[in-house]
This record gives sequence, C-alpha cells and structure tokens, in this order.
Amino acid sequence: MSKLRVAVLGARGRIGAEAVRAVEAAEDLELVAALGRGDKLEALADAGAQVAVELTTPASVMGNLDFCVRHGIHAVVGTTGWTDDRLLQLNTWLKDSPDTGVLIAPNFSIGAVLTMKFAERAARYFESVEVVELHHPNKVDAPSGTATRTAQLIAAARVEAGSAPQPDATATALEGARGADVDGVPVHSIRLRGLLAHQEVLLGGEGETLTIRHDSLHHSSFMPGILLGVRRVVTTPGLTFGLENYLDLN
Ligand SMILES: NC(=O)C1=CN([C@@H]2O[C@H](COP(=O)(O)OP(=O)(O)OC[C@H]3O[C@@H](n4cnc5c(N)ncnc54)[C@H](OP(=O)(O)O)[C@@H]3O)[C@@H](O)[C@H]2O)C=CC1
Ligand SMILES: O=C(O)C1=N[C@H](C(=O)O)C[C@H](O)C1
Repeated sequence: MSKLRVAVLGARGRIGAEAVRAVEAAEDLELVAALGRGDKLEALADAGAQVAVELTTPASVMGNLDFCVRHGIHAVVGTTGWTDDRLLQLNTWLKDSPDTGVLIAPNFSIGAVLTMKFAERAARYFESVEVVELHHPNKVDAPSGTATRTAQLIAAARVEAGSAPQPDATATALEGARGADVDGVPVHSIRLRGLLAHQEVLLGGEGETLTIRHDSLHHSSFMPGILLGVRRVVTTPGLTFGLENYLDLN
C-alpha cells in the first residue's frame, strides 16, 4: 500500500519539530515537505502533499489554509486563534473544494480532550466553574485555544441545562483580576518558565468542589492525536472541529 504523503508547516517550531519526527517514524506516512516561515507554499503542491499538518501561528494559519484548500490538500490544524469569523471564512473556502477535509484540534492530547468532555458533562451540576490554564512563557496567545474551547463547551452545557448565572459578588476589581470572560466562564492564564501545557477546571457547589486537571509534560503527548488526524482527515471531507469527533468516546 502506498504511503500517505504528509507535509508539516511550522516544521522548525516546538510542536512542528516533534511532528516532523513523528511523521518520519510512522511506517504508513511519508514526510514530503517540512516548511518554516519564508518557505514557499508551492513546495506543498510540488511535493504532491496529500495532508498538511499546520502548526504555525494565529497570524499565519489562514493564509496557509487558503492555499491548502484551494489545492485540495487536506489539513490537520493545531494552531490556535480560532474565531467565528475565521471558521466562517474557512467553511466558505471548503464549499469550493468539497472533497477536502480540515481537522482543527484545539488540543491533540487524549487527556486534554477528555478534560474538555468531563468538564462539559460536569458543568450543569455545579453553581460555579472557572478555568485555569498554565503554559510556557513563549506562548503568544491567551487564553489558550484549549481553555477557550473548554469554556465554550461548559457555557453551552449550562445554557442547555438552564443553569443560573454563576454567583460572584465582586464589586471592584483590578482589570484582569477575574480573568477573561469566555461566554460567562472566567478563564485565567498563567505563563511560567518550566511549564508546558496544563489546565484545571474548578467546579464548586454547596460544600464541595471538583477539580479536573490535565498536564502535558512533553510535546510527545500531542503526537498520537496528530497522527490519528492525518490518517482520518483524508476520508473526512469538510470542517471537523475537535479531535473528539475522530474518537469513540461514548
Ligand atoms: N492543538 C494542539 O494540541 C497544540 C497546539 N499548539 C499550537 O501550535 C502553534 C505553534 O506552537 P509552538 O510550536 O509552540 O510555536 P513556535 O513558535 O515554537 O512554532 C511556530 C513555528 O511556525 C513558524 N511559522 C510562522 N509562520 C509560518 C508560516 N507562514 N509558514 C511556516 N512556518 C511558519 C515559526 O517560525 P518563526 O519562529 O520564524 O516565526 C515557528 O517556527 C500555536 O498556535 C500553539 O498554540 C501547540 C501545541 C499543541
Ligand atoms: O501553545 C501551546 O503550547 C499549546 N497550545 C494549544 C492551546 O493553546 O490550547 C494546545 C496546548 O495547550 C499547547
């Protein structure tokens, strides 16, 4: 059987470099291009890439996806910075290339995906819920894509359950003291040398709390999810948001 031809964008970055190694080590995949900033996207088409793994920056991702979708190259995207407007734009491009698949995964690690699902399930049972994400200080965006997605899932679950607004008597506060408001869920971002990617979801009810915590200790935690994404995206046209859609979590 012929190998799937894979390219990595952002190949010299922290996660991109790990992804290059993971693709090279996979027997059913062939690394045909490894591009960094300044490299020409035409190299993807010239190399006959079937799937591009996009691990760059929020400023670069849309231009790269525009190229990929126009050339029918499937994409597995870990880059953050997704807004409703960006998703709308991507869906518009995909309409003109209906056989092309794009997976956007706010987090490729199984533990982080489960954290999001557990938090979504638990959200309706507690009066209060806040998210704390902790990352290395080189991260350029805050809150993290994972925390944003977690808060959105929690908020949607609470709306569906008819939950009351969270109790919070704060009358005065320094700007930022209560975190960022993501659909009504406070999200707190910590940047600390020594950390990689961590998240806590704190839920509180009368006389009890529940904390769901996940730690990515090495970029290797993201590799099984990336490889799964690469193998599945070629038979999953259109936009898929979240690795959970490729997993049997029920
Ligand atoms: N979904 C997930 O599970 C994960 C997602 N991420 C996300 O992935 C992204 C990258 O993270 P990280 O590796 O830590 O960041 P880095 O800054 O280490 O890597 C990004 C790389 O992309 C390069 N780059 C920038 N623009 C382009 C472009 N147009 N074409 C090709 N390469 C480009 C950068 O080059 P230069 O240095 O020259 O700017 C850099 O080498 C972030 O958005 C991060 O949040 C990270 C880990 C897991
Ligand atoms: O920048 C990172 O490192 C990470 N980014 C993603 C995010 O913003 O959620 C995934 C993971 O947290 C690592």
